[in-house]
Amino acid sequence: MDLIKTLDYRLVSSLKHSLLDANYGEYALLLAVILSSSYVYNRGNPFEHLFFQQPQAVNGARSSASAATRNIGEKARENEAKIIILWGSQSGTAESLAHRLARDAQQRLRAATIACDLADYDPATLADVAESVIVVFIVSTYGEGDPSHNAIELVSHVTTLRTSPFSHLRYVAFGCGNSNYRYFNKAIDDIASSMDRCGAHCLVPTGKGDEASRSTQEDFLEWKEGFFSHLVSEYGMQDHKAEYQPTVSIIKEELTSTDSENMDNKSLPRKQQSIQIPIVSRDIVATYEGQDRSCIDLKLDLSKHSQIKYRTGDHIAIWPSNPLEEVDRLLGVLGLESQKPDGLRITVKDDMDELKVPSSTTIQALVSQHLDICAPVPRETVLALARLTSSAIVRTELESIGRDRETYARFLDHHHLNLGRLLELMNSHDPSNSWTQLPLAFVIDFIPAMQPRLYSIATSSTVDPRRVGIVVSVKPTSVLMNPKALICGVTSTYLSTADLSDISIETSLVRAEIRRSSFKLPVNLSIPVIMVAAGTGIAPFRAFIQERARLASIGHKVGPMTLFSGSQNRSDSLYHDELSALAATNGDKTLPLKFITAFSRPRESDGNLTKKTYVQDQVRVHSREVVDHLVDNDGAIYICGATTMAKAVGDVILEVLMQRNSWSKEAADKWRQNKRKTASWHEDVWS
Ligand SMILES: Cc1cc2nc3c(=O)[nH]c(=O)nc-3n(C[C@H](O)[C@H](O)[C@H](O)COP(=O)(O)O)c2cc1C
Repeated sequence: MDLIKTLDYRLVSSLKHSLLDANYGEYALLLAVILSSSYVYNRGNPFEHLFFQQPQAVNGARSSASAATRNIGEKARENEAKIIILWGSQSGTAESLAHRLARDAQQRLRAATIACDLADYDPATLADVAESVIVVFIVSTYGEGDPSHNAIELVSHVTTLRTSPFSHLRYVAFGCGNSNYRYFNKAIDDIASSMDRCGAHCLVPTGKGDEASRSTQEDFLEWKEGFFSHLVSEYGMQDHKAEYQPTVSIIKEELTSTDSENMDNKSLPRKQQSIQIPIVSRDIVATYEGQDRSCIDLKLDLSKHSQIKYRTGDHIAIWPSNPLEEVDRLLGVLGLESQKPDGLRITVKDDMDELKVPSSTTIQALVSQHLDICAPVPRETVLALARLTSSAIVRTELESIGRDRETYARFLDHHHLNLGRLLELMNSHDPSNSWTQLPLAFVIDFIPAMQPRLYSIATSSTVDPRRVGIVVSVKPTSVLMNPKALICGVTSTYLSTADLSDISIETSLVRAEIRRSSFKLPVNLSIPVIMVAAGTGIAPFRAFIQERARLASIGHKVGPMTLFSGSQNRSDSLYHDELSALAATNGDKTLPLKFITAFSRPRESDGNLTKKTYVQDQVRVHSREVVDHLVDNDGAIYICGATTMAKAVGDVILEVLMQRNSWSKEAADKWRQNKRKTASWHEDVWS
């Protein structure tokens, strides 16, 4: 390694001279990179904890945590923390809010604060936290009101406590959720009510972020300010209007070629460890007439990673790269374009927090792969930029759009703004303005880390153990009041445009990780299976059918399978020919598969199915058979697709059952709950 140049890298000292009015740092976040795919939590599986093991817990790889304590109280003592934030997060929202709160509490209130991943601690040790420490919970909700995977142990511990071990504790709580789901923010409610029941004292009302109204950032901001005001008024803390202080140090270093090949993987944060795999095929499997939309089928090759195995029903997490256009835009406006290949060594300034990007990387890789530079800019970032700019015109403009929640929401109705676009837009107000003095540390501090997107695997591990198939919907959305301005999904754009020409070169490899799921076929092959899908929700069912078809072909007796598949019409009915062909073999009874389609926008050419039909309508038409399988033959049902569809399908089944068995609504609900408990009712849904 060549000489290491320690740069001021546009650190605060230079800022003091060039940037006016720098205040305390605030931390930007994503408006949710949403894993629209797959979450299923079913308590029936005794190996649940293994399926959901976090990367750091696998193979004893608890890395930093292995030497560290798992006692929450001890961790607080070790760090002399005044505030301890415990976060439970699956797709990064609650996690980044926790880090942001920790840094704000440190910088604004000068209160020693640590943010802790709940997976790293034993929940029973919560009672060991000293009286002087304030406990903060930031936890997201999934599935049927369940907590994120890393908070399951905590929730199960506090909700079952029958004593009052927390009477000495003061706490606050904020939940991340989505009001389109039946159990809105239930996990945080469960935690808060259990803390209250166990004697803890709640300092401010529990905050709830609602992704349905895209207001999580604002909800958090409001809650955080309330919490800080309480600490100021009741605990005598001072809210320092500090200038922006970077939380990371950046050293520029020259790289050897070997360094540049390996550095990202070696120095990735422990929770982002992944493998690099090639895409070996990409096919368009559905098109939509008159719409700028398609679905693509991709095959990823695991053959170079013999240690990596997947099981039918698992998910694959894929980390995208940002579109080149956006990378160039941001680097251009920051004046860093010519320094793209430069190597960087990045470290956190205090040991209390974890680095969210690789410790060794290049400017290009940092911006294209490790930061979600396409995420919309939260209002807090707008206001932080207003304090950093030296242009009075730009400052006034930023302050005006970020004035309050409503004004900024109205502004966003007309613009899709990521950081690069916002900075460019501001330059258009004052062409003499320049952002080249904005520290790179600010970009790391204020842009959320890139989060992977989860896809259900559409191939069977029995049939294709070294190939992972996925189906990706490429569907741009548009800005509310500006329909011509399209917003493209980062991962779908990346996967639909990734260069497949030479799979031996690094740039055509995809960063991925297999994630265990409990969306699994019953172990007993003869159990009847009902599958209901809409759109790309068909992915895991294709894998299920492939699996049972293979087992049937080698002589196993498999139970009846009924697949309901919803699409707009025949042309976007995914894997239609393949599934029809498999269903046609029903004649020889080897694979008793029924394939039933529902077209919501049928065309003349779709034969006699010209009436607008949804999957729930088809479930109703075939309800006798569905209910017979589920009730009389102890069958299992799997629903995959939109929340609204899953709810409608559930309602139809319960309604039919109530009529058939003369059950009350309560009895039908209880039956469904029991089905869930015994792993016979699975939902894998997104809003
Ligand atoms: C598959 C899935 C299921 C979800 N289920 C719920 C739910 O039952 N209740 C709720 O309030 N929010 C639900 N959400 C919304 C998440 O809680 C929300 O996206 C949150 O911001 C995620 O936080 P995280 O990124 O920290 O995990 C669900 C989201 C997904 C993708």
